[in-house]
Amino acid sequence: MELAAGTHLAPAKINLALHVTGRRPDRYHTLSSLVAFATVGDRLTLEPAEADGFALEGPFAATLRESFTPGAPNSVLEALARMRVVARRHGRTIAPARITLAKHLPVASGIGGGSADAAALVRAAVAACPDLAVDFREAAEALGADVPMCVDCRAACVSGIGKTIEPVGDFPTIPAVLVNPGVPVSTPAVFRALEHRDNPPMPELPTFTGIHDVLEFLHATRNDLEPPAIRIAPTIAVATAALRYAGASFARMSGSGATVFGLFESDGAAGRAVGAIKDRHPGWWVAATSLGSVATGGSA
Ligand SMILES: C[C@](O)(CO)[C@H](O)COP(=O)(O)OP(=O)(O)OC[C@H]1O[C@@H](n2ccc(N)nc2=O)[C@H](O)[C@@H]1O
Ligand SMILES: Nc1ncnc2c1ncn2[C@@H]1O[C@H](COP(=O)(O)OP(=O)(O)OP(=O)(O)O)[C@@H](O)[C@H]1O
Repeated sequence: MELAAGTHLAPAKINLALHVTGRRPDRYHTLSSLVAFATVGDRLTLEPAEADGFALEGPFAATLRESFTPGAPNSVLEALARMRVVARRHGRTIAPARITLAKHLPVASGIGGGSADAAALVRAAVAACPDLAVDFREAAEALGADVPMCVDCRAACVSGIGKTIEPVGDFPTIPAVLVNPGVPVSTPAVFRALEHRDNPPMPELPTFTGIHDVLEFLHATRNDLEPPAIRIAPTIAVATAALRYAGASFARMSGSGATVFGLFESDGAAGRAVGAIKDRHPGWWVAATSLGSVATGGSA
């Protein structure tokens, strides 16, 4: 079988709220999180080929290359290897492919870049072989806590260590701005720096009829990883303040940082904020987007 050819979007994952509720004996933390997906992301292009090939391009290709350590392969190649194991178990073979990853998302930045890329590969396998979807998705769980939610790219309430995912059907599409101040933050380091690991979960989700319900809900929630991340990288607080100063109705860090998101009343207001923040902080990554559920169909 051939992976679904074409260009697949790998949208950024945003934790709108993230409560750390405990720690399991295997030292993984249990979470209660509201996640949404952005219209900005990496792009994974798959083409049939005689032999496997992998190329990196895009604004963060060099940063990603430098971040690789021996024994920790690119998440896309790790995903391909795992999907091949599943296919083989069912007597199928995934044909060689030329893979090009256009890296548009900052690396190690709390918006699930590596997970989104791996998930895009998983979707290509599911599209090529829908009868193996359940097995491909199950194998995706071993690729990282964020990978399963990135396969569907739907706004969701997430619990457990990130793998219990309840889609939020009525989540609105919200104009937003993402800001990364250019400091990579290690997820394990932020979890280690956490002071309280047994916090209450998020309140029950209301019915969302628009951005105002979302704002009201978010004001009653937290990102428990934000204080330890700010201790490691104090610029995160500067980035959040910049979003508020530029008119965001709400601003907070995503995941383990350092990317922060701001929610806006309109696309116009978000676009103006991007200009204002870029003028003051030319070295930062600043992107206008919208948050919600994202359709991820491949294009041939
Ligand atoms: C912080 C979040 O981004 C929130 O969505 C995720 O929970 C992290 O997801 P991820 O980057 O896919 O995480 P993984 O690659 O599975 O784990 C990286 C490291 O983060 C810590 N980790 C991660 C997830 C979790 N629920 N508890 C943890 O303690 C562990 O030290 C783990 O070794
Ligand atoms: N395709 C990939 N894109 C980004 N990072 C990757 C990829 N493959 C492997 N990695 C490694 O994973 C590490 C974490 O990068 P990533 O961008 O996924 O973090 P993140 O945005 O903090 O994710 P999360 O929100 O899931 O914690 C990096 O140090 C990098 O070397």
